[in-house]
Amino acid sequence: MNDAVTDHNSPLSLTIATRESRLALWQAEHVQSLLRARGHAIELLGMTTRGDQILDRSLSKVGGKGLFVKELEVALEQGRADLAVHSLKDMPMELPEGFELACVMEREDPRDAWVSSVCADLESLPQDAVIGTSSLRRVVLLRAALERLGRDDVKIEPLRGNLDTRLRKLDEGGYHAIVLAAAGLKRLGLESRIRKVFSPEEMLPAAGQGALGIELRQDRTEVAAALAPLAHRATWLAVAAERAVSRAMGGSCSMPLAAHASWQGEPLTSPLRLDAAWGDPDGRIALVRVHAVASVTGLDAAEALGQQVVELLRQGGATRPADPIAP
Ligand SMILES: NCc1[nH]cc(CCC(=O)O)c1CC(=O)O
Repeated sequence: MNDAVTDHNSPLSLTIATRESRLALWQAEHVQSLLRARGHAIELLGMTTRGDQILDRSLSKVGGKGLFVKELEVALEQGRADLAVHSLKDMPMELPEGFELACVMEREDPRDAWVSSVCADLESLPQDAVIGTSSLRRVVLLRAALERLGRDDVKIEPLRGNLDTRLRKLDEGGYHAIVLAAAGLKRLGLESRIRKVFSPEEMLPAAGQGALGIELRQDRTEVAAALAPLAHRATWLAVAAERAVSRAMGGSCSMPLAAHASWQGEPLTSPLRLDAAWGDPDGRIALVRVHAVASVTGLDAAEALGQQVVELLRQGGATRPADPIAP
């Protein structure tokens, strides 16, 4: 890095590292076209990550979110790529030394969607039905909803793979219904597969769901400057509050944790409401669900709201994975 003043308007030649699933490529191409429209020359570098290769085991058992980003970070480290586009939901809370989350873009629909050709919603599932999902968050929230309905006959079975794989497994008849992020389906033009979107009251989304994050090496200030126009402040503050909850709770794929922030009116000027839900992975405590509302005008206030919600979760009995559970 030299100390010369960077000309923020000068066109850059940049390479985006991306996973090769259809959704990851859509997201990388989306960023590519936005940057191209601003005069930059943008290439894509597609790569397969460990998370893409391991399809037979639940992600929570094999190492969590980092699995989808490590190879991309190595490409950034080695200078083979300049930026990596991620679903924010899949990004670890703590990035390795030298990397930063440089840009959060406007969020797509953050909600979860019910996909099924046999039944319109949870309420109309046939006896002994099978729902597919491998997300511990979705499992815990679905179990709570099924319990409310008195449906102890319904089974929840693991379902992994990228969006197309999961839809194919549904179509092959392995499940009566599956639950997926609405954002991914909409981005891939598969909105017609959505039978119903869950309200956050029914199925609270994961931290960052529906938002895209761009990761860079911290020393690439000229790249950060080129990305600045793509950032969406209302989304950034909302997901900062959500991610503060995940960070404090040690959030990973191995913990059923939901955190969802929504502006109560006009984004940025209205209060921000942050909801969180924590499920005991061992089923020893019932679901803990809390929320708080605050005026949030900057990152510090967003994180403070996150902290407030963490306190409420702890008061309700939520613990970090490493914390011993009181007898
Ligand atoms: N865990 C995989 C993943 N990561 C991001 C999305 C969807 C898009 C998004 O949330 O931005 C999905 C699929 C899903 O959860 O159904």
